[in-house]
Amino acid sequence: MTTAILIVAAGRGTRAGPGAPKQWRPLAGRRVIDWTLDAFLSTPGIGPVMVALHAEDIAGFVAPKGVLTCTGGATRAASVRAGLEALAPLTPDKVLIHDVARPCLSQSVIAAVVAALDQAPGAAPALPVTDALWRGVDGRVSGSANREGLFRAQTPQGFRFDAILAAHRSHVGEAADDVEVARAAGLEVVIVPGHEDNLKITHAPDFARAEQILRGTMDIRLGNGFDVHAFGPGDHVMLCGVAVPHDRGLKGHSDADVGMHAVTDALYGALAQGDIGRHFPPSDPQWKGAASHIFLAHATALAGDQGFTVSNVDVTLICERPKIGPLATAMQARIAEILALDPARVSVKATTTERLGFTGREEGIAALATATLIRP
Ligand SMILES: Nc1ccn([C@@H]2O[C@H](COP(=O)(O)OP(=O)(O)OP(=O)(O)O)[C@@H](O)[C@H]2O)c(=O)n1
Ligand SMILES: C[C@](O)(CO)[C@H](O)COP(=O)(O)O
Repeated sequence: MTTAILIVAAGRGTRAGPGAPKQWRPLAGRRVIDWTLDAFLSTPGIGPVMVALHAEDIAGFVAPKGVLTCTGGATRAASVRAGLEALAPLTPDKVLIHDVARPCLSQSVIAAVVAALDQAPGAAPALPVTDALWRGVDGRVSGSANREGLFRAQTPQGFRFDAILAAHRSHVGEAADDVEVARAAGLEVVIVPGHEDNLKITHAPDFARAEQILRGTMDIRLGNGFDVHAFGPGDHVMLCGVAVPHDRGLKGHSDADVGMHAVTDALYGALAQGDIGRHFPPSDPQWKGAASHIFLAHATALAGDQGFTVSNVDVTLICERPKIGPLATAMQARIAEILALDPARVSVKATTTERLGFTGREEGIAALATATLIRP
């Protein structure tokens, strides 16, 4: 059974005021779309993930691994239709259709929709209306309405795939959401509990509310790492994944990449998962001479398994020689590649100890690193 995700993100966010469309705007340190995607990418057993984007946005969007894109349409319904048609060749069994503008989606709402799809061809989250309802004309109350049986609809709205594709193909006219399209085609839709936090960013003040929700619930971890390797014979040193020509090498059980080890330990530290030695014991001969990217890739995968993404890393190499500056950009790129991170979130810098201490006497190289991990 495959459950596809369709995120509609082709709107222009006109009600949110001037600036970029809301999905591209910053929210709690990332873009709105990143939070929305993460809600699904951290859900086990979900995929493929399709994002319907405005034609102008497609070229500039770097899709995370496993995320597909298609061109949306002029209305929300047209974007949904385009996304469903793009997913059709993948023949998913079910699909969850979600607004990119709802970035505070919780795992419990997703789970409730998925579970309800076992009972009905459609399921969607909603909250009962609890305020009194009025009609108003010219700023004055002109009447009231009975709120009994009224709900505020949210997304993701889930459906058996073939049924909602057929419903959209045959739908004529406007529709506020996919439940309306489904019901017009005669599909039964079950209501599951929505959540107040699952708001849709619509107007400018909604950004502040969403930011407050995300900052209140997210788990932010900071880790540090420190490592030292002594110089020995050799003609190069490995530093942050780059072979740097030098008149000596670094001694170690692995390739002695002191910078990569510090970054790796910072990740393990943020996860409270010990250090490299715990996961790759020096007593184990299989790690002799090992390339250190194996260690960093392991720590990164461990973070991913626990639902964390790396937000940034910062590493300082401490040595008199070799000179790091000319190669810092290559080191930054290599670390970013292993972490699958934007290089702008990786910092590699160096310092000397003014000829003091063991690094000053050129007996070895030290490195220290910090890493921030975020779990929405
Ligand atoms: N042609 C459109 C219009 C809307 N959407 C998506 O549908 C969702 C709900 O729409 P809305 O909140 O109205 O977003 P916008 O259309 O971007 O906002 P506005 O109406 O203020 O312009 C959003 O995720 C939006 O990106 C879409 O994919 N394609
Ligand atoms: C789909 C939706 O989010 C359910 O509440 C809503 O209908 C979208 O409305 P909009 O007018 O396109 O913002």
